[in-house]
Amino acid sequence: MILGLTGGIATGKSTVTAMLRERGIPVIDADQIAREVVEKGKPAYEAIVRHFGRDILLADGQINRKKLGEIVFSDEAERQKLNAIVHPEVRRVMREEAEAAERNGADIVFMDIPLLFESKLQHLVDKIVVVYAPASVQLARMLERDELDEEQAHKRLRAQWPIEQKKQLADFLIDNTGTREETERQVERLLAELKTELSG
Ligand SMILES: CC(C)(COP(=O)(O)OP(=O)(O)OC[C@H]1O[C@@H](n2cnc3c(N)ncnc32)[C@H](O)[C@@H]1O)[C@@H](O)C(=O)NCCC(=O)NCCS
Ligand SMILES: Nc1ncnc2c1ncn2[C@@H]1O[C@H](COP(=O)(O)OP(=O)(O)OP(=O)(O)O)[C@@H](O)[C@H]1O
Repeated sequence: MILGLTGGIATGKSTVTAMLRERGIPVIDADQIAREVVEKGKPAYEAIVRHFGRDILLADGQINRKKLGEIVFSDEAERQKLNAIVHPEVRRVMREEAEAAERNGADIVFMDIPLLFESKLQHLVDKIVVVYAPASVQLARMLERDELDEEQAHKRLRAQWPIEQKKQLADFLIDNTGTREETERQVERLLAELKTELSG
């Protein structure tokens, strides 16, 4: 069974991913793959440099993510352009990794895909788990974690579907508004339910 793990920016997908991995469940991470496919020399890297120019590079030639983020989260057309370069590569690698995990005998595989709904990737997964925290909490956790000011954080929020809309579309909801322990208990409940479903 392939489960899509999604949510909004800073709602806690990585936190839940860590809890799943601690329990031996494989999680394929779209953000991580999106970083790998734009490493210097990869086809997506070349396409990004062709479109955005060498100004978005660091001295060592790697992509300056902060600078590219500034551009794409301030300009919807540029964000779409970046998505069109990066997303097909991400989808290809995710499918390969899911097949490999299943070949290795995993009966449950999670795919952590922040933009699952926005990119219409529902067909890649059997069920959807939404990690939820209200927008006010998203904003607070973003400000605390990232070097962003309030305006930049709002821009990132606006580049995604509202979390309340994603919440409505979940097969399973993990509410990460409370403590990590409360979230952990929900993760355990979810895994127990999935195992019952698989054995039934
Ligand atoms: C714009 C970039 C360079 C900013 O890099 P940065 O290191 O600051 O952020 P990071 O990659 O860790 O992403 C953090 C979060 O931002 C959100 N986000 C990232 N890209 C996008 C996007 N294109 N549209 C909307 N939200 C996005 C996601 O919630 C993601 O979890 C980078 O996010 C990127 O290359 N994005 C395009 C690929 C993409 O869509 N990735 C997300 C899902 S595959
Ligand atoms: N239950 C919680 N209580 C307090 N802080 C939390 C909780 N869950 C996560 N955090 C913190 O909030 C921030 C966002 O969490 P996390 O990185 O897991 O979110 P994410 O959805 O993976 O984010 P992104 O979409 O940006 O990758 C992190 O700094 C994390 O340590």
